[in-house]
Amino acid sequence: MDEPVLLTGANGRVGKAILRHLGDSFEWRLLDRAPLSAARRPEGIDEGDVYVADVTDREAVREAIAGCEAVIHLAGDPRPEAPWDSVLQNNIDGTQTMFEAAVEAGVEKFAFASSNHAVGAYETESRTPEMYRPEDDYRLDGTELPRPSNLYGVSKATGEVLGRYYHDHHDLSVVNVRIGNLTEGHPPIDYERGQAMWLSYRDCAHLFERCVLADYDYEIVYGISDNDRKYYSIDRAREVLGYDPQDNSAEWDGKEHVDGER
Ligand SMILES: NC(=O)C1=CN([C@@H]2O[C@H](COP(=O)(O)OP(=O)(O)OC[C@H]3O[C@@H](n4cnc5c(N)ncnc54)[C@H](O)[C@@H]3O)[C@@H](O)[C@H]2O)C=CC1
Ligand SMILES: O=C1O[C@H](COP(=O)(O)O)[C@@H](O)[C@H](O)[C@H]1O
Repeated sequence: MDEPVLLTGANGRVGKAILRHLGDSFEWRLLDRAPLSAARRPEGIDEGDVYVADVTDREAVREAIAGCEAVIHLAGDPRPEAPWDSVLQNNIDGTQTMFEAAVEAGVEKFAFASSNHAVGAYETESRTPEMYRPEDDYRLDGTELPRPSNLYGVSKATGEVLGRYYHDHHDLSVVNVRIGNLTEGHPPIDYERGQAMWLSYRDCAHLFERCVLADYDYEIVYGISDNDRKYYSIDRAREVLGYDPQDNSAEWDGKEHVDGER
């Protein structure tokens, strides 16, 4: 990838995982409405490539995206309990602004941070907690219709549909990553569901690296590590993106791993 990659929401947890492991891999443009601390900014990124802006600000987004070849769009309200006003503005309007600007700027690839909450209602009373356990073979694979858990999940499903529209009508390559539960250092403790959809920091970074480098049309993939417990298939991410996760919540050794690991 010769041209810059725009990372929105760079100041958040997913942004941290990506920049920790891929800081040197691309020429980055970083955008977040909160200022990025110097410690979080990878070496070699100068002030001019860091944008403190809201993703609903069309002019600011146009400026940040100009000349970029790919976008990783993370910015948004990540709270499962977020109210409608917030997801409407930050997640739906913000994502539409990003897609529109991407098309206008001639961006080739767009990776959208979708969520497990776009499909949370598949976790019915009759399927849980068995579906969270290693011996259970129930799998969602990305071909199913959204069944959101909450209004936040509705906003993520809407982002996926916006991507479908911009792919079909403007030929943008779009990949929606339904991220599971990103937790730093170790899988969630005493939380079977979270362990089943754990995504380690290094697998997260690797997955988004593949979203920038692989060739695809329109895809929905699950973003989890290769956990023994899983109810999301990662086959599509392996096949289309070349995703090759290294971590598995079943192998947690009881120690925290930071600074370059997990
Ligand atoms: N952390 C996780 O386990 C999961 C995260 N996701 C999605 O991944 C994305 C990133 O999530 P996290 O890093 O965990 O959240 P976070 O809250 O740590 O980071 C989000 C970042 O986006 C910025 N932001 C929010 N609204 C903005 C706006 N309107 N304009 C510009 N910047 C804005 C915030 O300042 C923040 O730095 C979100 O879209 C979230 O829905 C999806 C599934 C799981
Ligand atoms: O989409 C998201 O999902 C994760 C995991 O969901 P949870 O229901 O297990 O908490 C959540 O932590 C994150 O904040 C959210 O953006």
